[in-house]
Amino acid sequence: MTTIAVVGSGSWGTALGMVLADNGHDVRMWARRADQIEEMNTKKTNEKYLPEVTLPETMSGFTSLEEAVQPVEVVVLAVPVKAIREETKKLLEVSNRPLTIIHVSKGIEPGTQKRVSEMIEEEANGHANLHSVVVLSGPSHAEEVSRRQPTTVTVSSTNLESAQYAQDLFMNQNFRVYTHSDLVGVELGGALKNIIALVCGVTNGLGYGDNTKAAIMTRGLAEITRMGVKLGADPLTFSGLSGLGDLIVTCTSVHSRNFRAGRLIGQGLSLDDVLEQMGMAVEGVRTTQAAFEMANRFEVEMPITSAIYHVLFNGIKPEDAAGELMGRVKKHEEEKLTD
Ligand SMILES: NC(=O)C1=CN([C@@H]2O[C@H](COP(=O)(O)OP(=O)(O)OC[C@H]3O[C@@H](n4cnc5c(N)ncnc54)[C@H](O)[C@@H]3O)[C@@H](O)[C@H]2O)C=CC1
Ligand SMILES: O=C(CO)COP(=O)(O)O
Repeated sequence: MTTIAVVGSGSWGTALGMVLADNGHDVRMWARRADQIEEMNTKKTNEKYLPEVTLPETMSGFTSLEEAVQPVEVVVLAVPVKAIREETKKLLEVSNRPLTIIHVSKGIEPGTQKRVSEMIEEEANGHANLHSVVVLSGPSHAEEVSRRQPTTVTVSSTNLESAQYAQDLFMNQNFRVYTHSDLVGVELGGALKNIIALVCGVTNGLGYGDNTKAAIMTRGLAEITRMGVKLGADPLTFSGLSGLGDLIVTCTSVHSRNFRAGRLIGQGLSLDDVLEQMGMAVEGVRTTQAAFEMANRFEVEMPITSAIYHVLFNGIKPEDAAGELMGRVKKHEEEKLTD
């Protein structure tokens, strides 16, 4: 039995806390809202984020980060990417032990174009309390994980032992965990697929069908792979759970927030109205901005990312963006990925 803190009690943090509790671990959930923690402790529910799910008895909630984190050496960091730096800093301040941070967030930071593990390392800045950083990623909607439906994910770290440690903590009969050595590829796949899911949602909102969705998913995977290879990832990683696997689930599931947000945009709602209506993390929006910057910086062709960027931030109509994508100059499908 290991004592583990989960920082962030939204849908994903709560579902992963349940997996850990099912495995016999003592799970200490942290959230900012006192009423949410009260509900988790007394009613054993988290209705806003995981309706109709009962939390295990061995999961307890804390509003004090210090109290949640003090006894632990491993933390699951489950906040939106925009909160990663702030929470990492606070976490390392209140902890007095060397921490293994298992992050589960999928996105890239606009402005810096950093992956989440890079943001954590940067905030730690050689802090003695950071032992290692692991990413957990793959096709895994919280709604299904919390109902103990068979799910597979990947963990990766520059420290293989830490990845194996995370694998042992999470692995059970319903939650199968693979290790992977390509940290860059695993993080990029999880982040960039959110952009493609947004676009699939937009095409759905425009009334287009499965041909269009398959086209966006396939050509989306091509541009994710192109960027990944440019940044040193193994192209094969993008055919794995954190690449193709997560792309499939996010572009086709009713649970996907990115898909649903995209659909509303395709139906003509403004980005602000969509984000207000969603009320949950829609990571693909900020990651579109970051990926657009990366495409320019590294001179990587990412036409789908560019199209959704102009829809989200430059007022281009979705149907006009679709027309532009279809009207691009003719191409050969196969391409050489290495320079
Ligand atoms: N929901 C899912 O099925 C999955 C989500 N993820 C990733 O997990 C990450 C978190 O997503 P969800 O849990 O789904 O989001 P959510 O919207 O359900 O919950 C986010 C939680 O973070 C808290 N939060 C927001 N800003 C914060 C801040 N500045 N400081 C501290 N806490 C803050 C919110 O109060 C909320 O409790 C995202 O990067 C997402 O891509 C990954 C796999 C599956
Ligand atoms: O990453 C996810 C599933 O693997 C969750 O996707 P959404 O954030 O679009 O709901």
